[in-house]
Amino acid sequence: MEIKEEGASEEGQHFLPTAQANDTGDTQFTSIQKVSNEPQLEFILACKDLVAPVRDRKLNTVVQISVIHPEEQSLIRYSSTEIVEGTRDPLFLTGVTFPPEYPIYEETKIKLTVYDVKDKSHDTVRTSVRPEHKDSPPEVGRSFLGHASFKVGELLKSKEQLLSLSLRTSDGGKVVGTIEVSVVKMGEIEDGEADHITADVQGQKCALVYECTAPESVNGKDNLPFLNSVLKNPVYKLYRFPTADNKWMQVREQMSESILSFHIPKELISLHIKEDLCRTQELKELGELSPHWDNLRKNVLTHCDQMLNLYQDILAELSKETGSSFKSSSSKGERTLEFVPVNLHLQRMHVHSPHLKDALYDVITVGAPAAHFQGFKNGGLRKLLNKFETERRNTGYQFIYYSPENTAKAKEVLSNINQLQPLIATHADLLLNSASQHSPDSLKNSLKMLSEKTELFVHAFKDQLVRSALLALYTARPGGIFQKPPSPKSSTEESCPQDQTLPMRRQDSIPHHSDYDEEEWDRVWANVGKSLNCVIAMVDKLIERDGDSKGGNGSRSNDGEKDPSLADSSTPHPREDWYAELHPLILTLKECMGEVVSRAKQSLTFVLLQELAYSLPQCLMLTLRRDIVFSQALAGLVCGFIIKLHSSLHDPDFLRQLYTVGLIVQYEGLLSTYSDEVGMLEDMAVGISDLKNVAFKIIEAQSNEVLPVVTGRREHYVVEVKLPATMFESLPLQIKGGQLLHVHPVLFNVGINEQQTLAERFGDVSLQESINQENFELLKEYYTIFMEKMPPDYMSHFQEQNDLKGLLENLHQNIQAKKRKNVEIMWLAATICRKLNGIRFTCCKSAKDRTSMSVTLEQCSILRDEHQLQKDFFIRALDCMRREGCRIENVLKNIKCRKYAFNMLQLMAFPKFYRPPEGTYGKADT
Ligand SMILES: O=P(O)(O)O[C@H]1[C@H](O)[C@@H](O)[C@H](OP(=O)(O)O)[C@@H](OP(=O)(O)O)[C@H]1O
Repeated sequence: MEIKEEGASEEGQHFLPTAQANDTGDTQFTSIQKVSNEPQLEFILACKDLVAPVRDRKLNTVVQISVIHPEEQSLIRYSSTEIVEGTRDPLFLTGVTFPPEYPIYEETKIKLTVYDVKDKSHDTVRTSVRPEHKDSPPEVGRSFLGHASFKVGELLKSKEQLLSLSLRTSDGGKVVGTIEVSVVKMGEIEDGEADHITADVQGQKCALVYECTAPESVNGKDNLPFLNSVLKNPVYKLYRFPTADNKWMQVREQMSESILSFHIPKELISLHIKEDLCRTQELKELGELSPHWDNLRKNVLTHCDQMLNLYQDILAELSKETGSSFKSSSSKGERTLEFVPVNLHLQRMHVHSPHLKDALYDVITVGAPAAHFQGFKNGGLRKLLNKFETERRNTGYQFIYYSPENTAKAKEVLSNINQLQPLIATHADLLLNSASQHSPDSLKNSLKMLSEKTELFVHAFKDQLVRSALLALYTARPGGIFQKPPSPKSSTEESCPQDQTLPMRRQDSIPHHSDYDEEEWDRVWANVGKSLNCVIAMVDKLIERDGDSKGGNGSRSNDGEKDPSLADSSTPHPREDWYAELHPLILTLKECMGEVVSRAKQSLTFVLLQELAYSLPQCLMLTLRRDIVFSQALAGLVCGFIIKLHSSLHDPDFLRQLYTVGLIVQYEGLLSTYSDEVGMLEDMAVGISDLKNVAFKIIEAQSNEVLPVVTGRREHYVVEVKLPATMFESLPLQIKGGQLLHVHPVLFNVGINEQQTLAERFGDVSLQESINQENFELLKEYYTIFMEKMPPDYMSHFQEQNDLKGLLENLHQNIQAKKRKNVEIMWLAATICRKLNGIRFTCCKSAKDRTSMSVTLEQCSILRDEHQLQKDFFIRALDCMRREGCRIENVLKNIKCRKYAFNMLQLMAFPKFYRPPEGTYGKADT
C-alpha cells in the first residue's frame, strides 16, 4: 500500500484537501452528521499498558494518524500527536480534528500507529512533503511499536463514542498494548454537563468522552455564510489541557487564509488607476500655463502615463489569480504580487473550559507590509519620505513648496468636491421634482437635504489653501493673466452681503501679484451660499403663500421666470407653478457651484502638480512604494475588521464603541533593527500609520456578493463592508445610517532574533525606540477618548474588570526602560488591545517562524492567565502547539517543509519562551 503525505500537492499551498468527494456528488458513502462549519469529527487518544521492545526501557511515544479514504487504497498521513515521554500509559494532549469540508465518511478508515521516539532531535516527523512509499527507509529516531485501525462509523456508533483497540505488531500477531479513542464534541450539550470528566494527567489516567458547549455568540452560526465568503482553507487542531483544579479544558486552533489577500489589492489598484486617470485629466484641464509650467506639466503627464501602465499591468496579472487566497513567504519579492500581503491568516484559538465561558482569541498573522521587490538598500518609507520632504523643502526654486499636510488637504478637498457636487445636483433635482408635484412636505424635506449638502460644500472650501493655490495658479498663467469667468447673476450678488472676505495669508514660496483680485474668489465662493439662501427664501414664500391661498386669499399667478425676486410676498398666489418659481434659482445655484468647482479644482490640481514636479521619477516611485505597502496593510486590516465585526455582532457594547470611539488595531512587530529589516520596519511603520486614513462603512448587501468595496482616493479611503439584510437590520441606527467607523492603528516592535543582538551590540535600536514611544502616545490618546466617550454605566463596570490605567503605565515604563529584547512590551500591548476590544496583529518578515513562536506563546499565556491552565503544563502546551499545531502547517504551506527556519545559533539569541521544541526546527531540506 502506498503511503502519501497529506497536502503533498506541488504548491504545498493547501495542506488539507478540499471536499472533492462531496463536490463530485459522490453519494455512495455515509456522511457524518455535523454542525454547520464545525469540524466533522474530533477525537483524542490515550494508550495503556504499552510493551517496550526492550525491557525496562522508558517509552517516549507518539501516535501517527493516517486515513484510508474508502474509494482509494492509499494511506494518507494525516496528523500526529505530541511525544509523551517516559510512560507506558501516555495520554496525549494533541487531539485529531477533521475540518468541515474534509471528505470523511462513516466508511473512512483511520489507522493509528504508535512509535517509540528514541531521539527527539532526529524525530524528523514528516520534514518534507514528498510522498513516501512502502519501501521508504524507516524514519530516523523512532521505532514502530504497534498499530490499530477502525472505521469512523464504528467510533461514532460505539457506546459513549469511545473505542478501546488492541495495538498489534506489524504482522498483526502480538498485542503490545491498547489505544483508546474518545470522540470530542465541542458544542452539543450545556455547560456543566462535562463535570464528570476528571483529568488525572500526572497519573496518566485516560479521560472519558468530551462534551462541551460553545455558545451561539462564540460560534456565531447565523453569520457563517458571511465569514465563509472571506475565509478559506481552514486548518484545525485540537488539544486538551488540564486546569488548575484538575479538570480538562478543550482548545481548538484554527488557521484560515483569506481571499481578501487578493481582493483588497485588486480593489485598491483599480481605485488608484481611477484616481490617476482623473488626475491626468485634471492636469490637462488646468488650462493655459506659462512655458515653464507647461513643460513641467508635460513631463509629469508622461511619467504619470508610465505609472498608469505599470498599475494596469499589475492589475491584469493579479486578475489572473482568480480564487487565490494566499501568497507564500517565498513569493515575497515577486513584482506582480507586490501589492498582496505575505502569508496572511486568521489565527484563532477557541477555548472551552468547565465553569468558564467559551472564548475566542483572534490574531491576524501577516508578513510585515513592505516593498520587497524594490528592496531596502536605501531604507524604507519612513526614512525615504523624510529625506524626500527635507530635500523638497530646501530646493524650491522651480516649483512651489506645499507641505505634506497641504498636499493631503488638496487631495481631501478634491475628493469632497467630487463627492458633493453630484450629490447636490441630485438633491436640487429632487427639490424641483417636489415643486412640480406641489407637495409642501416633500418640498421641505428636499430643501433640508439640499441645504445640508450645500453647507458641507461651502464649508469644504473654507480653507486658506484654496486661496493661496488660486493666486499661485494665477501667476503661472501666461503673463499672469487670470481668465475671468462670467460673473454669477447680479440678483444674487446684490441680495447677499459681502461679509466673507478674509485677509489672505500667503505661503512663503508663493509669489505675490499686484493685479490679482484677492476678493474675487470670496465673491464666487460666497455666491453659492447666497443662491442657497435665495432658494430657501423662495421655498418659504411658496409654502406660506400656499397656506394663505388655502386660507381663502384671492388668486393670481406669478411669472417669476427670469428674475427670482422675492419682493412680492404680499400678493396672493393660489396654486402657482412652484417649479417655474424655483427652476431659475436652482439653475443659478448650480451655475455658482460649477464656477466654484472649476476654479477650486484647477487651483488644487496645481498644488498636486507641485508635489509631482519636484524630482518626478523619485516621487512616483515613492508613491508606488507607499501604495504597495499600504495595500498589504489594508488587506490585513479589512480582514481583521470583518472577522471582528462577525464575532462581535451580537455585542451592543462593542457596536457602540465602534461608532463612538472606533477600534484600536494593534500590531506586534518582531522585526530586528539590523540590515534589511530596518527598511522593512520603516515601510511597516508608515503602512500601518497610513491606515488611520481608512474608515469603514457598513452597508446592506443587495445580492450574495458580500465582498468589501474600497472607495475614496489616496489618503481618504472608505471601505464598504456588506452585511446580509438580517444582520444589517440588527445594527444600531448610527451604523445603519452610514456613519463612518474609524480605526486607530498602533505598532509596537521588539526584535528578538540574532540580528537584533547585533543591532543592540553594534548597531542602532533608535528606530524601534521611537516607534514604540510614538505609538504609546497614540494608544494613550485612544484610551482617553475611549474613557470619555463610552457611557458611564459601561465604564464603571469596565474599569472594575480591567486595570487599563495600570497596564498602560506598565507599558510606558517598559518602553522607557530601554531593556534589551523586552518582550514584556508585546505582551502588555496585546493585553491592552484585547481588553479594549481591539483587533490584534502579529507580524515578522514572513509571518512564518518568529510569528509562529509569538502567537503560540500568546495563546498559552492566555490559557494560563485567563483559563487556569495547570502551571506545569505551560511548556507542554506550548510544545504541543508548536510541534503539531496550525503554525507548523503554516510553515509547511509556505516552504514545503515542516521545520521552523531557525538554527541552534539563532535560537540561542531568542528569548527563552520563543524557542521551538527539539526536532521542529532546522533549515529546509527540499
Ligand atoms: O535566512 P535564514 O538564516 O534561514 O533565517 C530565517 C529566519 O530564521 C526566520 O526567522 C525568517 O522567517 P520569519 O520572518 O517568519 O521569522 C526566515 O525568513 P524567510 O522565510 O522569509 O526566508 C529567514 O530569515
